[in-house]
Amino acid sequence: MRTKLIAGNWKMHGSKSFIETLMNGMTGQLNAAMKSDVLVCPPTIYIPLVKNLIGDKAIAVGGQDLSEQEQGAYTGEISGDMLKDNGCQYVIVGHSERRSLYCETDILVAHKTGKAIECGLTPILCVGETLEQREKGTTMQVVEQQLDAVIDTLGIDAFANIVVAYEPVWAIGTGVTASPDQAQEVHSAIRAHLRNKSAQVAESIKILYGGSMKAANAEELLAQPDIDGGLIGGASLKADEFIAICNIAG
Ligand SMILES: O=C[C@H](O)COP(=O)(O)O
Repeated sequence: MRTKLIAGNWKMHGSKSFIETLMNGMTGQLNAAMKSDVLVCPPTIYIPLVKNLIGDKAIAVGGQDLSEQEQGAYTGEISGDMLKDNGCQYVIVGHSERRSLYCETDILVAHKTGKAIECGLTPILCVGETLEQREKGTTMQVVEQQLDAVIDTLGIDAFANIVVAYEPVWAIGTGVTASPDQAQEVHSAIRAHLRNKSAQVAESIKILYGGSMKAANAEELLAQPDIDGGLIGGASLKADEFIAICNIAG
């Protein structure tokens, strides 16, 4: 039985006062008996503030990206060790915004994934197709290529320490969610692809869905057998919405 994970990716949003209000809203409504895992990924500079506001509540913290390098003259970069040192347990890698806006290649994403694991962080490896790729019928080809770069670089056993997030690019921030059937079809195919290499990995790995998930559509999506949680953007910036999704999952 895979525990569901609800992860909020705040992207480049927030300020100290906004985050104080958001976190107080979340911690105030968090149900201690909830069975799902809850994670927030703030902009890096606010991680210590968020850790402080979480106190002893069961909310994990993660980074939104990390460097593939360990340390050194890499202006502007943040290492996995730095995230770990500041209390992070997770880090998002290969988000489609990083892939498209910052030219991150499959191989770079694979190296970042490996670095995260080396640092004791759980990478949330994002994969997903554009609308054009879906319309051409190449969704699984694209997703498998993104997964294979990591499998070929790190080996299938690395996936014991990885969470996968399927995020169709056309559903991110658009208000257009993949239907539960569309999402389940890809999640099940991802699990089948991993099963070809390791049945154990396939059964235990969490595969999150991301793309316009909100309280109103979370129940149907999270009821799908291969959807093990959500990677949530816009709705994670509203305490009521985010906690409602956590409650549905838990
Ligand atoms: O990382 C989160 C995803 O990009 C989803 O964002 P969204 O919920 O705003 O569509």
